[in-house]
Amino acid sequence: MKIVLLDAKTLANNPLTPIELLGELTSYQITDGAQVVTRCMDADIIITNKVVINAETLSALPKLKLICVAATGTNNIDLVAAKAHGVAVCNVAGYSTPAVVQHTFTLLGNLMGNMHRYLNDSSNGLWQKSDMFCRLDHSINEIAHKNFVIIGYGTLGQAVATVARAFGANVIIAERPNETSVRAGRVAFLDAVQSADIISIHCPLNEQTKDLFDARVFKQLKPSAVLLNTARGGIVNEQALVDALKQKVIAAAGFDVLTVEPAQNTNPLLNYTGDNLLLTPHNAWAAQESINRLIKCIAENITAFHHGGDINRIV
Ligand SMILES: NC(=O)C1=CN([C@@H]2O[C@H](COP(=O)(O)OP(=O)(O)OC[C@H]3O[C@@H](n4cnc5c(N)ncnc54)[C@H](O)[C@@H]3O)[C@@H](O)[C@H]2O)C=CC1
Ligand SMILES: O=C(O)C(=O)CO
Repeated sequence: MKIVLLDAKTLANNPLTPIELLGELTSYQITDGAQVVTRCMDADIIITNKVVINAETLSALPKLKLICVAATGTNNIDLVAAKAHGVAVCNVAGYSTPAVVQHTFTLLGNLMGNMHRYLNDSSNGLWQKSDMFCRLDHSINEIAHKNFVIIGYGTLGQAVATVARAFGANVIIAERPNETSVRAGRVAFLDAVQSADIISIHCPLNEQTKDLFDARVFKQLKPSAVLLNTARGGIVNEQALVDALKQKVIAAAGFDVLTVEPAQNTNPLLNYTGDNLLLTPHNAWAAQESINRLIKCIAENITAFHHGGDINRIV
């Protein structure tokens, strides 16, 4: 079995032993789109975290049998083309749940407590200038009793909901947008976001979720709303978010993802200078424990596929 790993650097150069044991592994640190076909010409299996595999690439790789995505999100793969070419696709479900939940609440806790502003103030010597024991320059709000809306109630959405409930929040699960019927236990998308104090996005990026949060939706939100996106760039329109943050249409946002990654100098969120946005470089998943589980699970996916099984099969 010839296996090509296209972006080993995204696994933080951890040992790949479980995968190496499965076949002939060729591992590249980073691969750009133009190199994929040459590098994968003889591959039975491609492992990719974020390298894009599009229809054109798939038509140039007749030997390919499996794309094993080294991530949960599969939006870098043309799934329709993969199916048409008879190429199986699997992802790794649930490997990063504790880390993403932790990251989500780290962003949220910072924003609700204005922690980032207080940390700056402490570093800039403001505490020494106080005439009382503490500083109360920025508002501090609790997560408890807030309407906490989940968009995408899968593995991560459910895990975030559990922790939100533990904080005492009132968890509301949003129905998919444009659904005419609302499932039991869910609230219609617009009603949910209108009532939200906190919104946390955990759905995949696809045709239905692209620009799900645009200027029209931002207008429906409370001015006190906090928006978290640890899912995918592109679900929130970045210019609309910047406008909403600037004009105080919403209070704050915590984001781990951008529409184009790595970040580009022209990205509206990078160029936004207000301090009501916290931005991390798509590393919510990247706890060492997640990476260990990820490598192990990639090996399990490949083994299952090789034996005719279908763990984590998307296509
Ligand atoms: N920032 C990071 O480091 C990470 C980001 N992710 C992102 O988080 C996403 C979710 O991960 P999981 O919860 O593990 O996946 P999952 O597949 O368990 O859950 C996704 C949920 O979204 C729902 N969904 C699908 N289309 C929807 C729509 N149009 N509107 C609302 N909901 C919709 C699905 O029904 C499912 O319940 C991934 O697709 C990935 O893009 C995942 C891991 C790490
Ligand atoms: O697993 C995912 O989907 C991530 O975004 C991390 O690579």
